[in-house]
Amino acid sequence: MEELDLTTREGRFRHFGSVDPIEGMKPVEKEMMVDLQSSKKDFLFEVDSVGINNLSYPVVIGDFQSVGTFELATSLRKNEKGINMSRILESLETENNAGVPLEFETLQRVLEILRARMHQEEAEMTADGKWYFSKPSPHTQLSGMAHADVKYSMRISESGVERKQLGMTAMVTTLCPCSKEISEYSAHNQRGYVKVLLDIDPEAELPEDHKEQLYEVLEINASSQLYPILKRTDEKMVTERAYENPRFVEDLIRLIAYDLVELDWVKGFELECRNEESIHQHDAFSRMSYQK
Ligand SMILES: Nc1nc2c(ncn2[C@@H]2O[C@H](COP(=O)(O)OP(=O)(O)OP(=O)(O)O)[C@@H](O)[C@H]2O)c(=O)[nH]1
Repeated sequence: MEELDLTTREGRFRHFGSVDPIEGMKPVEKEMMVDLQSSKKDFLFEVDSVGINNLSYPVVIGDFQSVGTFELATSLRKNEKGINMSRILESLETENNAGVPLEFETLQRVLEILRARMHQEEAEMTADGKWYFSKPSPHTQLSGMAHADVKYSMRISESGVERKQLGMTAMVTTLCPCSKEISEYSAHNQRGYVKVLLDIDPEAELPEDHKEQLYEVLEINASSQLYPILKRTDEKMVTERAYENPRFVEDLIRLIAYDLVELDWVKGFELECRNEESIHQHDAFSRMSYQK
């Protein structure tokens, strides 16, 4: 048996079963390799979207770095077998500067590069991430880090932006109007989730503080709001505020919808409110969509 030197990594690898690569028949030079993806014939259908998803990638949202989850894709013509997927990551890398800024101008630049490098008619991207921001408590004004989930989605074609969407999920407090009405004292209340997906008018000027505006619309219509730091004076304030503003999921969705209709950069929206009921094991929800 071959004497192995276990003081070297190679020796240890062989000791544990590693073997030499075989002398293969297939080319090792890129120029000699078949580019199957680029083959052309009648492949029966064109494809709306082909690409990668569930991609974890560093992003910058507002003032902070965060982690984004991306889907990037292009369309594919009927006479082409596939796309060269490595170019997707190459396109995203062009805007990576300690993370890709999650905002529409950057996403559009990436998509234009992607569409051009892939020689396809359309390119699209959806990216989700957690937006962190500083939020002061209502009475003592002590700031702590709060967060909401945001989603940026865009599809472009030769003729420009085909889809521009901004999504957000915010947490709120809701206090049950029915419970308040029928009980001698107290009322059940819970943490609610408000989720919205806005269709944005690509022609409209998007305000710089669009995330802040949207967050305010989602939380201000609830019974009360959530804060990272609450001293006793703050806690009294949010408790009483919730009692003063009871909301069913139906109330909350309609109040938010009214404010969204007022935003002139919003073309339409899908909206959902969900309460993690504190008197049930199930949740209560309301959902609606609206096009202006
Ligand atoms: N089209 C396609 N590619 C896949 C699939 N699964 C994996 N791949 C990718 O195939 C890729 C090969 O990269 P390509 O971009 O075609 O490589 P290439 O042809 O050397 O790249 P270019 O020089 O840009 O043309 C790898 O990045 C894999 O991720 C699939 O289902 N379809």
